[in-house]
Order: sequence, then structure tokens, then C-alpha cells
Amino acid sequence: MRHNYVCDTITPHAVFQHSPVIHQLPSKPRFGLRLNAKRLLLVRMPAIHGPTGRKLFSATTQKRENPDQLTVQKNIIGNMDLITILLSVVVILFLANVYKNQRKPIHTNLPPGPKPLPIIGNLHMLDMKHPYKTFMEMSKEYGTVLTIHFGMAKVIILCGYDTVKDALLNHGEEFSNRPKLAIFSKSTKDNGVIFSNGESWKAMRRFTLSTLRDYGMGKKAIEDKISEEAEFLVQAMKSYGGKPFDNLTILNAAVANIIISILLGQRFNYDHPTILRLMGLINENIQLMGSRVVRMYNIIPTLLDLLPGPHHKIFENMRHMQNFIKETFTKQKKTLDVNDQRNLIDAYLVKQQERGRNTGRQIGIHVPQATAYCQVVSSGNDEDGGDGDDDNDEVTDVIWVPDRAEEETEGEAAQPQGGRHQERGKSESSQYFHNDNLIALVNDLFVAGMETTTTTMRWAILLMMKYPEIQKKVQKEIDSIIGTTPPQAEHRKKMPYTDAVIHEIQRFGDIVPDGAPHETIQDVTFRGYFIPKGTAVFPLLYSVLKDEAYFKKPFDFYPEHFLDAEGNFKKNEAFIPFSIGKRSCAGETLAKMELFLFFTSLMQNFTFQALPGAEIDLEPAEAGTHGPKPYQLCAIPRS
Ligand code: HEM
Repeated sequence: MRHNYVCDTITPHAVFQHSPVIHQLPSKPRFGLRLNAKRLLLVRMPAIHGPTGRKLFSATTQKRENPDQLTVQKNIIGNMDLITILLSVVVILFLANVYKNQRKPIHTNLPPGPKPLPIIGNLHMLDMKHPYKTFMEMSKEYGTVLTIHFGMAKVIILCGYDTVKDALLNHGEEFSNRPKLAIFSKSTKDNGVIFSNGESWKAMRRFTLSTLRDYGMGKKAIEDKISEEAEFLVQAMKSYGGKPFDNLTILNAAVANIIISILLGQRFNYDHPTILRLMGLINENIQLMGSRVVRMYNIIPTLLDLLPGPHHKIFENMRHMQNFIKETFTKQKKTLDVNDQRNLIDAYLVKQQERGRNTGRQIGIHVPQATAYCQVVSSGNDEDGGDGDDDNDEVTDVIWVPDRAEEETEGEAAQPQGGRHQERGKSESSQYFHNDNLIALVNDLFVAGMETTTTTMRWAILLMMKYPEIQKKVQKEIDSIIGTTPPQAEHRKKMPYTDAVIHEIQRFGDIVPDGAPHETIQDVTFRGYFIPKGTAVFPLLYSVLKDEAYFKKPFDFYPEHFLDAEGNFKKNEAFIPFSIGKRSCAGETLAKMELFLFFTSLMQNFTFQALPGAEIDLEPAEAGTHGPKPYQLCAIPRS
């Protein structure tokens, strides 16, 4: 019985499940190595070879009936012994190696953390639904810089504003990479802006910041677009006549239309199939990202690739998004006018053309040269056959991939904190403006620009329903400062209470509690600890936005966090929902403008109420971002 159990634990899957038992085994070598190798495999055969293995095993134990059968069985057993020994040796060596590596003090001065188990590390200790809560608990024991083992990989967790600021600002460059996350790497091949690194990231980030500025952020044009969209949103909410509804779809569509106008230069009605399709794909993926299986996928992708699960749906949805983007820019290319750029995709295509001109070649035309090579990009097939991506099959493009000698030297990527304007006029790495980067970049901006702001707006309405007296104070300020005219960005400075409420919504909602993962670009000595190059680092935004040293009532909704005694708006340096440093949110200015204009437009026109008798639940849903659970609301028109 005991042998059975120990041997079962030696299949990779079972080791994962039962490893605490491995630790409890008494004496001598661990992992049941003292077992007879043959017996080990006999018990393991069913797990490795399935039904055949099971039959072989029974052949050794049942009564033999005739000599022929005996001979066959002897051969089988002879072969099996060989396999038994080989496999046992492999398994034993593998486990011994894992054990040795985990015990070996490779770096003696790593930040402290809980003791890991073989293979699974500290995974068994984590609340997989809210890992940030476990990290906060652990930091009470181990300090604000701690090491957690995600399986066999070490991850550094940074807790509290002082530590996060120290890492992302004072050691900004050293912590500025992103780790490869299997769930994204597989579909984007590390292109785009959110999960890319090195020169390609710098080129994409610089382009994103300057183009968002030209087509969106800080410009009157985008302010007008948001105001216009806010009016559509108000009308859509009015259409419910005060009756209960779930605001997710229309809020999502309103926010989506802003990023769509920047990316594609158009808006869609809220029931248009295209916008519904895009939102459906993105929302489903965000939802699935929060699942435990997907979190596990980033730790053991090779194993999970073999198993069914939500990760396959994520890949399928990403393929549909990519096909949509390919189809869109292929069509746009046909009507591109360099002197009349309509949107971000046009600006990107112009960069591609510049590249062609600079090198005496044109994008899309293969000009063989000794020092460069071409890459043919084909969209592949529309795998679902029914999502309207039929044109994609014809999309074939030829892009230039220069040799290293052609690469231009880049400066630092633009920094949002005070450094945004420095990137203008710098030489550009136009070799990175290839189609794969365009697809991944547009996808990144769709997802980042749509989901985050919608989720914050959903918190905003839920919190106003929960705290009607705060809602009334906001409305009073709107009535006195804005009146009935459409809200404008410049009103904000005169509205300290509303400004404080919006800040508190973001602080309390805390929609990216784990922070986006970073990675050390080189060996780092940080706060007395050694963190090797290539280590994943989580700046825990939850621990910052709930930092008791900076916020008096960290777990309450308390707009006074951002107000002084006279009721003036008061900045709080630990308010960093967009993070800080080199990888901080590229859409921060746009998001702030959207939040202010959408929020004030809604508060100007409606009083939000929960359904009579309904409990307002402020516990976040389990998803990729920290949003409220689905809820119904009544938007009572103010007249
Ligand atoms: C309320 C709204 C938003 C919040 C709370 C938010 C928050 C964040 C956070 C926490 C990060 C990770 C920073 C880090 O790694 O340290 C991030 C990255 C990013 N965000 Fe946002 N974001 C919002 C809206 C937007 C919008 C509207 C856009 C674009 C239009 C956008 C584009 C990006 C991009 C491109 C990155 C990756 C930057 C990089 O890796 O260089 N975000 N955002």
C-alpha cells in the first residue's frame, strides 16, 4: 500500500499534487529512492503506458496457464525490467537534480521568503484567486522585498510604496524588462509594447506615446471625441427609463469607441456586430486570464499544452483578434495618404514606407541585397470559417528585416514622468515597424485601452450606489461648477471633491493589484539583497494603494485621502494605479481624461441606485483585472 502511494507520487503530475507527502517520508534518501527499482516501475507502468502497462503488470501476478504463455510473459517481463531500470534511473536522476538545485545556494544573498517545496516551490501556499493577499501576509514576516518560488522559478515581490518607488524609479533601468509569460509569448512572439523588451519595445513605446499624443492624449480633438461619446452613453442609459440593467456592455462600448477612434479612426453604434465581437473576444480573454489553470499555464506551459482548458480558448480568441487587425490594416494600406493620416494604423504604415524610402526599397517589394533579408508574412487561414475574416487568406506581405549593421542606436525609451517630450527628434529604429509588431501593438492598445478604463468606470458607478451621500456631493459640485453644459477637462481644476472621488475610486478599485510583471535586465543589488539578471519582479500595486503609511483608511472608500482640511485637492505620492517608471502606463493621460469626462457626464445626468433590497457587493470578481462582479443598476434621470 505504502509502495503504491510513494510510487504514484513519482509521476510528474502526482508529484505536483502530493509533494507534501514526499517531505514527510522519514529517513535516508528522500523521494522513496530506497525502493526497489523494478517494483517502482511495476507500479508505475499503468501511469506511463496506460492500459497496456496495466496488462503487463497483471501478467506478473496472475496464475500462468500454459508454457507458451509463460515464454511470452518471460519476454515481456525481461523487456519490462530493462524499461523499468531505464525509466527509474531517469526519474531518480531528474528528481535528485531538482532537489540538488533547490538546495544549492546559487545566490547566497537573495531576498528572504518562505521555504519552497521541491517542484512546486511555494505554490501550495498561495491563494491563487488573490495571490497579492498572500504576498502581503508573507511580507509581514519576510519584509518588503521577498522571494517566492512559483514552481521552480524565483519571483521577487516588492511591497509598499517606498520599496516599489525605489525599484521602479531609482533602479528604473535595472527593473525595466518584462518576463516572458507563456500565455502571451505563444501568440504574440513577444512583439507589441506591453510584453516586448529591448530595442523593439523602445521603438514601439516611443511610437505609441507620440502617436497617442498626436491622435489622442492631451488634444482638444480627443476631448471632443470623449464628450461626444459621453453623450451617446447618456442617451443609451436614458433608454432604460430608470429600469434595472447591467451597464457592462454599453460602458465597454463607449470606452472602446475612444481607443477605436485613435486606432481605426471611426466609432461604432453600441449594438454594431464588429464592436460586440471585439469586446466579446477581449472580455472573454480577460475573464479567462484570471483562471487558475491559466495562471498555472505560465508556470508549466509544456504540460498544460497537452491538456484541455481555458488557455486554448485564449489562443483561439487571440487568433481572431489578430486576423481582424490584419484585415483592417491591409484594407487601410490601399487608401493610405501620407499627407492625410487618419489614425494610429496610418501613422504606423507611414513609418513602414519611410523605412522603404530610407533604404531605397519599398515595403511589400522584395529587393534582394546581400546584407538584408525578407520575411514573408502570411495571415494564414481563417480557422473558424465564420467570423468574417475571409479576406485574410489572401493577405501576404513582404517586410524588411535588416541585418545588425543597419540597426540604429536608440536612446532611452520615453518616460511618462517628465520625460515624454524628450523622444521627439530622436533617430528611430524603423526596422521594428514590421507587420507582426503592428498586429501585436494594435492588439495591446485595444486590450489596455478598453478593459482598464471600463473596469474603473464600473467601480465608479458601484461605489456611487454604495455611498449615496458621496454621490450627492459630487452632483452638487457638478451643478455648481459645470451646470448643464457638457463637462470639459478644464473643469477638473475647479472641482476638488469630484477629483478626489475619482482618485479614490482608482485607489480603492485597484484594478491591477499584482502590478504588471517586470524582470531584471542585469544583476541588481537592491536594498542589500542580490537579485540576478532575468528574475521576474512583481511591484505589488495592491500593497502601494493600500499602504497604511500613506493612506489613513486603506481598506475603506474615503475620498478624504485626497483632500486637505480646507477641502482642496491634495496629491498623494503613493497614488500610482498607472505604476511609475520606464514601463508605466502609456495611456495614463488618455485614461484620466476619459474617467473625468465620462464620470462627470453620468453624474450630471443620473442618480445611480441599486435594485430595491439588493446587497452591494464590493468583493472583486476573479478575472485578469480586479473588477466588480456583474451587477444591475438603475440610472434615474436627474431633471
Ligand atoms: C484606468 C485605466 C488604466 C490603468 C489603471 C492602467 C494601468 C496600467 C498599469 C498598472 C500598467 C503596467 C505598468 C508597469 O508595468 O509598471 C500599464 C501599462 C500599459 N498601459 Fe495602462 N492603464 C490604464 C489605461 C490605459 C489606456 C487607456 C491605454 C492605451 C490607450 C493603456 C496602455 C498601456 C500600455 C501600452 C502599457 C504598457 C507599457 C509598457 O510596457 O511600456 N493603458 N497600464
